[in-house]
Amino acid sequence: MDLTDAEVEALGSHGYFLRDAFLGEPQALAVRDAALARVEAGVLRPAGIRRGADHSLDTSVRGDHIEWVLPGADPALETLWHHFRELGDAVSSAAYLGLGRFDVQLACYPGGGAHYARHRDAFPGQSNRRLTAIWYANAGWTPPDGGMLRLHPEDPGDPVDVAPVLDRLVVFLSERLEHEVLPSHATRLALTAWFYGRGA
Ligand SMILES: O=C(O)CCC(=O)C(=O)O
Ligand SMILES: [Fe+2]
Repeated sequence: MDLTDAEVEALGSHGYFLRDAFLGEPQALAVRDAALARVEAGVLRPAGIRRGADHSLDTSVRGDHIEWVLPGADPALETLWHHFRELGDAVSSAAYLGLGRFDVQLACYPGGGAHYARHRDAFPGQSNRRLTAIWYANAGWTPPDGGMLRLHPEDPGDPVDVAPVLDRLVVFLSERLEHEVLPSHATRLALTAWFYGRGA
């Protein structure tokens, strides 16, 4: 897998790029079915933050349910996992990021206004997450479904809203880009890879 010149340029100057048709439709639908099967099997857990003496779950910051995905979990999910690995290699060589291992997470926002407040995936100077790659699995998404990813690039200008449509990939520098998930009104599925620096 290679990055286009436009993707390398966008990552350097704006901190992100988008790529549609990352897997191609037949493969994308297979991954979507596999992800939905995990959700329907009831294996995802609420990702909200535990607070207070009783450790009750606060879903006001993030309302998704998650599962960490390992290669071998399922053939279709493994295909996506390999594409993420190739993406990490391509970004490393094209953008000199020196990426090493990565984790993959399946996240489902159940609708009902579930969202994720504005945040960064990593903080500058800490040797943790360097690159975030999110792949969306929402066949038939329409604007009333909500759940747009809102990016807040550092350069002045308006935020950028990304519709979480099937087979769309968004890639950004984890330390640089603040982002949020706007309220979701339908089941919203995403698989995210977080890449760490070498040696991390
Ligand atoms: O699913 C998305 O579009 C973004 C989710 C997110 O920001 C996160 O899990 O850190
Ligand atoms: Fe995030």
